[in-house]
Amino acid sequence: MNTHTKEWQELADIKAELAERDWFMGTSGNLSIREPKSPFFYITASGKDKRKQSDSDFLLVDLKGKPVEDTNLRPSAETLLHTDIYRKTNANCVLHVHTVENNVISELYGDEGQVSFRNHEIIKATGRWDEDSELRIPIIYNHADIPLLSDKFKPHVEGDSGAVLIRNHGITVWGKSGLEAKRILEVCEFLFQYQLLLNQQKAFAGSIR
Ligand SMILES: CSCCC(=O)C(=O)COP(=O)(O)O
Ligand SMILES: [Zn+2]
Repeated sequence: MNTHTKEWQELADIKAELAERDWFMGTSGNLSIREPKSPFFYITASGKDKRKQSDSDFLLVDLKGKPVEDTNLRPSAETLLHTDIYRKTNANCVLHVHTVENNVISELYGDEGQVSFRNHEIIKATGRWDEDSELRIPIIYNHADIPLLSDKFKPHVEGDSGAVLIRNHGITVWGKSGLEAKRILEVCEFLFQYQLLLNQQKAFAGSIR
């Protein structure tokens, strides 16, 4: 392996961890991290099997999503959503994964435009420490046209950390550090699994009454 920056290596480590969870089915998913003291960020190359590790996993792009170095690699097809976040916030890492659970939740609650969680200890891991804290995740329509998707996504990018579900597509989360982004992603996926199991148990209990 070549020598890479600290951020490149951090993103590679996050990618390996998410791959271990099997969160990159069918080449889906994209990840990025800001290169400090520069207007650039590293992002996954498009269309690759993100479970595999190589020196050409990431390329450096500017805040318009254009490569800043000579490369044959294409930035993620969803780079625009990453640039939306880096332009609007001080976030330093963006993670996007497709899981069965985030897809089913987005479909179940898509008509409501959001899914909310309350009274879960794990919400504290997102920095919400009050007893009645709520974690609200907006759900947007999965426009195939990425500039249009970006237009619908942008209004939900409000702080330096957050999460948005794209209906029957996946989740995009961001945080001030790789650690924070990963924590938010794990909390969301935990809550999605919880909600689906709870709904299932309630339906089963209802059916045997
Ligand atoms: C293969 S899933 C369709 C594209 C997608 O949603 C995704 O997350 C991966 O696209 P990329 O260009 O980043 O590989
Ligand atoms: Zn995607």
